[in-house]
Amino acid sequence: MAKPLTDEPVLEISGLRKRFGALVATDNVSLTLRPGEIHALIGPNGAGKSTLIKQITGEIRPDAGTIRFDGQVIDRLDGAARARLGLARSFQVSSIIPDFSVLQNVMLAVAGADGHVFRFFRPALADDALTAPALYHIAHAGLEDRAHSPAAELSHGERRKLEIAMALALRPRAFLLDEPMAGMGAEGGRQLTAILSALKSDAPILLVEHDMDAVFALADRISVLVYGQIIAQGSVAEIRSDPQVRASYLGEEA
Ligand SMILES: Nc1ncnc2c1ncn2[C@@H]1O[C@H](COP(=O)(O)OP(=O)(O)OP(=O)(O)O)[C@@H](O)[C@H]1O
Repeated sequence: MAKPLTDEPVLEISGLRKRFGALVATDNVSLTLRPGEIHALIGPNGAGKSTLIKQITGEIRPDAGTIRFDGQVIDRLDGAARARLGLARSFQVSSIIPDFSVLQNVMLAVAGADGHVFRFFRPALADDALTAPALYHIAHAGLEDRAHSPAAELSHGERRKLEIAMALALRPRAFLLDEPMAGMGAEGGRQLTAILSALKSDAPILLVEHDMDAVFALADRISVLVYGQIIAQGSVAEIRSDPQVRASYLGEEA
């Protein structure tokens, strides 16, 4: 994959604020996601990570602040419009059809991304033009040996790879990944770590993750969220040695 020509952020969040009654769940949060990077968002339970992601996807409307995506202010766009611009929230793909093979599922994702409107699946599945890109995405996600298996037969880790292949079919400009390591087990986690570190050259990743081994292995930058506020931002080494982060979140494990 070509090196990005510019370091302009793909995603830029400034002064985002969200209140639930008396609780300030997102308190003046600013961060950027640059081409080619994995930016991890970490913090204790209830820190506001999911609320922040939902404001980026358009599920929750912020009380204040601005979100720019690819240089465009997207504050007024709904979730579907943001997804069409290439903001992909993966690992929540609910559209996997269990009886269809891995290949057929990814072909449908390719067809959808190309704006095909089809009332029946059969014509789309007979389209050879969808097979090549689908197989490319499947290989990219490390699932080529299961291309012809029904999705229902996949293990948890393989299903996650299918989700990656389907997300890739949408040709995203940025990935928002919410706890991709959850339930993966040690070997699955290692495989997914390798896949994500390759995926970031396709599109940068904003990664919410509790698994600190994965975060430290993957992140180019880390933001630490506590009580809705970013208390530290920096490289893995900077975050690991930050006294305030150690005290409030990492403890002595890091
Ligand atoms: N719809 C809502 N209404 C009221 N309070 C909410 C709502 N959604 C989230 N909260 C509160 O906002 C705070 C932040 O929650 P959020 O789920 O964003 O945290 P999180 O960092 O994602 O936590 P976890 O790591 O456990 O997923 C919590 O105190 C939560 O109870």
